[in-house]
Amino acid sequence: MASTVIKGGTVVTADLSYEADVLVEGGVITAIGAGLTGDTVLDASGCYIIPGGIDPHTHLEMPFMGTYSADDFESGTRAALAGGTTMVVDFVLPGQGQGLMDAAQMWHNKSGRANCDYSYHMAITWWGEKVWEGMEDSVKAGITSFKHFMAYKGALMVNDDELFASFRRVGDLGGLAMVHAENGDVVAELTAKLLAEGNSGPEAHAYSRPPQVEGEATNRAIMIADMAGVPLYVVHTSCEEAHEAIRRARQAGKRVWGEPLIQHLTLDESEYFNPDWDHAARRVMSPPFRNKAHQASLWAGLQAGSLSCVATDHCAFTTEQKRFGVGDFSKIPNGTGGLEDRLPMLWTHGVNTGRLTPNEFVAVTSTNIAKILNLYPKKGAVLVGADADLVVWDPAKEKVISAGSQQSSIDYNVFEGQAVKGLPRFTLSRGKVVVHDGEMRTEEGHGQFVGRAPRPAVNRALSAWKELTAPRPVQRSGVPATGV
Ligand SMILES: NC(=O)NCCC(=O)O
Ligand SMILES: [Zn+2]
Ligand SMILES: [Zn+2]
Repeated sequence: MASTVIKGGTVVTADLSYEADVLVEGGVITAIGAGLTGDTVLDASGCYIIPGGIDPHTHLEMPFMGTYSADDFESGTRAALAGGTTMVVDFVLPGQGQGLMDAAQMWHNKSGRANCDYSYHMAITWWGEKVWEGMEDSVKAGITSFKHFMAYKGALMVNDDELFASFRRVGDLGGLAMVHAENGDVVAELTAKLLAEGNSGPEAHAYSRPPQVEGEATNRAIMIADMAGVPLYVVHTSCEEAHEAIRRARQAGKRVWGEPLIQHLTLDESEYFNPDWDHAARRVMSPPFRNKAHQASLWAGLQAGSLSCVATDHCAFTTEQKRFGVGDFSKIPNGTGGLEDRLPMLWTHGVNTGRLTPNEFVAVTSTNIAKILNLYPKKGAVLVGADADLVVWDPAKEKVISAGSQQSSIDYNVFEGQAVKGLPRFTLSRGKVVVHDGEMRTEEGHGQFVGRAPRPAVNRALSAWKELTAPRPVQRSGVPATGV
């Protein structure tokens, strides 16, 4: 069996940094230590050997707002690998009335072209017996996390009664509940008001989704999850109000995790005031970019541990697609790219500024989510037996981000012109060298679906507590328990 050895680097994991060679055979790590040899040698001198990034939030070829996101599983995962991300977790999105496993099959049909490994979350986009039943099949098929949209009224949004019923079902199945937390009713009202007042440009998208709609929904989701006894993962946490709700819940012992995006950490609301309509519309996403105070809150959350994982919500639309919303901001397809840029941007603005240590960088880009999604230590680890999804990270390598040289299929990049320092020298996907010093060597279809087992320990802990604290009737002598 052909072997590859990564020599002369420093292994950096979520909790340790040490000098060692790493031997890879048959797609997995088979030895870590000094003086290792192999058929192919990758020179890691001056570099860190880190677990490949895991992006827990992508929408590849997603049907949304009358179109499909432009990056599919081929271009999206190629972009991921170029930037040191070796696994993506995409959202299966059942149509209204569609069975969950039918939708999962549609995603399997698309993802066969992936260049790196991938997994799925299941979205609960409508509610009924068929969905309730399908959730168990989903868990059996390795899709154990369930996303709920509290926004996108009239399309993907679910109401509180559905949220509560679904959360209880997720809890019983040992799964993880997830939410897009924005108050969809308020957003719909504000949108109509803004349009009626002549606010039709992309900046009005941000006006229609102030931090309060996210803070309120985040707190509501946390409380509903607590009543349902289910662990909760809040996607794209963008503001202090939402972060505050998560921070408070965690301090109170609730099993809640928050996920800021690299876009919200590094880009701000001034983008929407750009006089160029295309510039502003290309940055329309939900939640929108916020001001610098919110950004400071998100960085502090990563440092303090109240926020756990940095994702992209990669949902890329071309300029032509964005122009569906000329004259009506509510028709601009929501979403931005970022898969190729997440790690370099986070390293540049996080590690190079002293906000994060290299170990914290590994934790928030890979290891934390691997643990939350029960992928660890197959993914998110540099350990013997782990998949050889590895990045030889060169902290001295520099570039200026440009759409002209990106892997994504869209015609712009929201980080255009940003200078980054810290890039992959080599990226390995299950042992295959897919990025070799700037040269792409990806193989369409190399990626494999990674099914995930439920993580019942956390759910059991929550249900044990629920059982202990459940309402019980008070026994009174001479008074029957039920009426006559
Ligand atoms: N975030 C966004 O604007 N688009 C993708 C869909 C979602 O995650 O809400
Ligand atoms: Zn969302
Ligand atoms: Zn999303």
